[in-house]
Amino acid sequence: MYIGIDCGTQGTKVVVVNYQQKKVLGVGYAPHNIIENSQGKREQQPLWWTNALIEAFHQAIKLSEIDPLLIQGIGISGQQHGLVMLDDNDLLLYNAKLWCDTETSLENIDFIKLIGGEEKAFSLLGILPQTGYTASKIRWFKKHYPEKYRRIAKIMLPHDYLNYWLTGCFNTEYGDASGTGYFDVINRKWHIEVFHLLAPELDPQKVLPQLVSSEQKIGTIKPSIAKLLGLSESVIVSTGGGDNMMGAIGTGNIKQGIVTMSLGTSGTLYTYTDKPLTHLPIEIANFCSSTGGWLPLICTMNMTSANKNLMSLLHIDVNQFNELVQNSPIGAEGITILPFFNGERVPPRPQAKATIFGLDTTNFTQANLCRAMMEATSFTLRYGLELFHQAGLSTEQIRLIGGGAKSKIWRQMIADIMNTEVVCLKEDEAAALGAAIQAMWVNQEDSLEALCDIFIHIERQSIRKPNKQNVIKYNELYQKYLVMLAK
Ligand SMILES: Nc1ncnc2c1ncn2[C@@H]1O[C@H](COP(=O)(O)OP(=O)(O)O)[C@@H](O)[C@H]1O
Ligand SMILES: O=C(CO)[C@@H](O)[C@H](O)COP(=O)(O)O
Repeated sequence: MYIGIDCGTQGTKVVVVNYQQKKVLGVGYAPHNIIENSQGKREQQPLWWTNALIEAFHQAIKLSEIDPLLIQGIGISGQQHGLVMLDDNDLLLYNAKLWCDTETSLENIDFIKLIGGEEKAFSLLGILPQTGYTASKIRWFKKHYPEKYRRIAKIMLPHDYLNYWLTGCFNTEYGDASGTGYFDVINRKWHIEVFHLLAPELDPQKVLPQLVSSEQKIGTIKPSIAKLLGLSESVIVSTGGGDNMMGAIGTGNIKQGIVTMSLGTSGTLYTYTDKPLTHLPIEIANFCSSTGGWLPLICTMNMTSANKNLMSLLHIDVNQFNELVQNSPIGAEGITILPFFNGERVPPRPQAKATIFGLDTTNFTQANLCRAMMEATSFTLRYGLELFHQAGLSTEQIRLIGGGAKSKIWRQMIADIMNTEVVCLKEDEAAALGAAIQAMWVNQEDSLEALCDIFIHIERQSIRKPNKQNVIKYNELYQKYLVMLAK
């Protein structure tokens, strides 16, 4: 029996997987709060993650009707890039600053200058650090909390923190390390010189976690945590990884030719490659995969989070939102939205705000606003898809995951806007499943390929093919969106 945990932005999901029966037995979920302001601050308290983990874990165990003592291994998937800092006594120095925090956009510009400009950064790291990556958060912390900054003893990503909480082991894994901004994605190692430029007062040998590859375990669970969760003290913990890297495993995106799109708080699009691609458009992040290769990825910051803003304004839930979208025609009777509520990463507009175009007295309806918002977030992903095509990456079928993939109307919209067949998988929680598969990979004899074949299956009923008429309409609307984007 194995546990996969995904600490996403809006909540933590836990899946219980039965290795013998080759199936998921139960899923638990607990939401997270978020601290935000209009200057781009997006933070969480790591205590919320551990509390949500405990709650979702107990839910999943209860639903699965299993004895937790049967659990052999745990894998953790976590939202990428977030900065967690501990002092010498393992006390948190500040909240976790998240991947979607844009308050550090000026620090990112300074950081790029410090390492010699965009081209130099790309040549050193194999990737261009963006606002939202960990590096600019460290610089921001130094500026705003200089005394606490000097007390930093450990720098962690969200999944590293949860691993540390579970095991006391201070490790990270190549895929998630790729999103820090001080990791060389080509040679899979910390870029010590870049880290020195970023944080000359800190010793990278001490403050950065030790790198471990994905097929290794990092340790066994601490006795205190075993007691808290009712687990045996022999439970092993795998390295875990970034949620997109674990999503890649959980969608079988471990060989070339498979494409995953996630409609989570962020929107992401990624595909596995055997070799690091050179000459990528800079918006494509050439992250390492957690399977020995690379995972070129684009990430948009305003996906279900943008829909959620509108839902709370209109006091409606997600079902009512989908119904309203259904009640508005393609193009929302002339309304176009740029959904950049908190800046954007792709296209790179970290300081942008959202805009609504084309309102008049007849089209100003709840239904049109909802459709325009869903179309807008999807157009941002289309922008990313075009970058993939520019880079020569083919996207013949999209494996759609994340909370938004549960919406039938959104699945069809994605098929139409991307002009690509869309499929969902039998198991909804791809990142948590990917983390559980990683834990099995570490602890069982099977290869990763064999485990993916066993646990990952396409849900035939979910297949959506592009509708030709809609594709034509959306192509025109997308051109209009690009014009608005250029304004
Ligand atoms: N049927 C649905 N239609 C549209 N959005 C949905 C649906 N179900 C869930 N969502 C949205 O998915 C989001 C959560 O997705 P998830 O992938 O769990 O995010 P994260 O991992 O970033 O926390 C929520 O904002 C929720 O509103
Ligand atoms: O920043 C990125 C990828 O670079 C995001 O994809 C985060 O990893 C957050 O993921 P979700 O909470 O949306 O799953």
